[in-house]
Amino acid sequence: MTETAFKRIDWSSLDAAGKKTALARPTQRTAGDVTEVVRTILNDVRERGGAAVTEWCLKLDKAPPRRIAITPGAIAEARNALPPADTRALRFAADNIRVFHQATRPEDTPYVETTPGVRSKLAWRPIASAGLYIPGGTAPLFSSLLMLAIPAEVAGVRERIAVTPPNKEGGVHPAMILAAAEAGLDAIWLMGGAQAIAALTFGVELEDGIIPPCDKLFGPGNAYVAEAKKQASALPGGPAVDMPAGPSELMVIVDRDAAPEIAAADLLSQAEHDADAQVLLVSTSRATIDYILTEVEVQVATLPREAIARASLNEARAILVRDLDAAAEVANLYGPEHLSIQVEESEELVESINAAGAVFVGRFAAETLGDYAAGPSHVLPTDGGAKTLGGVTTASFMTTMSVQLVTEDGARQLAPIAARLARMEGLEAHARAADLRADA
Ligand SMILES: NC(=O)c1ccc[n+]([C@@H]2O[C@H](COP(=O)([O-])OP(=O)(O)OC[C@H]3O[C@@H](n4cnc5c(N)ncnc54)[C@H](O)[C@@H]3O)[C@@H](O)[C@H]2O)c1
Ligand SMILES: N[C@H](CO)Cc1c[nH]c[nH+]1
Ligand SMILES: [Zn+2]
Repeated sequence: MTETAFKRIDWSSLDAAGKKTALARPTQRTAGDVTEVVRTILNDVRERGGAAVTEWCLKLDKAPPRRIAITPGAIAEARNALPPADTRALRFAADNIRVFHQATRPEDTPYVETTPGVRSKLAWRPIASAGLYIPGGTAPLFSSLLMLAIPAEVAGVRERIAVTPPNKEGGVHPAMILAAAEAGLDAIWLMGGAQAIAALTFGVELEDGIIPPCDKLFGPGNAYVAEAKKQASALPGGPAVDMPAGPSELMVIVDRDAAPEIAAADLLSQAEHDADAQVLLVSTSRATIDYILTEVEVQVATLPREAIARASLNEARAILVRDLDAAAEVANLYGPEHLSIQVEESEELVESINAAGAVFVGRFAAETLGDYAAGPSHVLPTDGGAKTLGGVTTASFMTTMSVQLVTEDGARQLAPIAARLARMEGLEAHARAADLRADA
């Protein structure tokens, strides 16, 4: 059997510390010190604005920032550049994403009467502006544009500003234009990396127009993008961010009946994203692990992005577990961005999972279907974020506010309680404001 780079782990032999070490994320292998590079870029853009953005774009991506207007002419040109089946597939995906997000858009709660005459509800409102980062360093991820801009549109966000790196020729893939059109955007900005995040954070004036500072930044990206979002959100008055959505992750849980070629294909589908991506195989059967790793070796050699996938596989794990309870323990400790369950009773196992960005149930639910067209957004937390955070939804583009209605009778009942509590806290002004309602 040919051996792959997967690190083999026998889960039952590990103590708590060993389990933690076994599930450690890879340290980012991207060149240079990511934190420092990003800090330098953010500081520079804060101080020098658009000129700094342009210089970093030229230095890192060999093209100045450019605004591409999504005009009827640009759409027609993009459509002509693609086979009709490509355009139809894009429309199919966009429709599914819109249907899912419309159906799951949160609605105001009903009023809840806690005391007679005191009624409250939660009302949902869209945020005013969203910066949308669409990855494009090694592949033009126009699917990420659909996965961000459509939920934002359904949520009712007024200003959506999409940025994506230029391709090698300094232009953009025609599908990016069509995706923008499907999502109803009027423009996309060609700029990527930390400099694009900085532009959305501080707001900048560029040759093609003005980018205003955005209230919240969304989107996946490589280590530089993820770090830039983190640093931007930590600035005083900085934007909110959706989540850490860095290099892709997939954990596949299989039993002895798994189809090796399917499990291997799924693992490689995420390994090919990035040298920093991480894939993990968890199984109750040593023989199945052997079959799948052999199959990974066969398939990886045929991939156009073999080098990236192989680099990622250096940090891959193959974990032998005693039973499916232990498999769930592994998943919940790791909190994968994607979890694929390919066991006899896959749906049953979902009940034991409480930390994963998206769960793909059964062998037909390929993670790739979710990446493109099932409906839910593929923008999901990585690096263990799934333990406390979900992926992008329409709610990510909205906020709630409570709305409180009080009748005169309601005030007569509740105001003495509030006044008493206020005086217990030593807050006399609060108490008097309540007293005035009680006596009205
Ligand atoms: N978690 C999710 O939901 C999700 C979804 C889709 C994609 N992804 C991940 O997004 C990532 C996309 O990465 P990508 O690289 O293809 O595109 P990207 O757009 O994220 O990054 C490209 C940019 O990185 C910057 N950059 C590259 N090298 C640099 C350096 N040495 N110094 C400073 N800046 C540098 C450049 O400015 C470039 O524009 C992958 O890791 C993929 O796995 C994650
Ligand atoms: N798997 C990625 C999320 O980690 C999303 C994606 C876009 N294109 C293909 N895949
Ligand atoms: Zn993917």
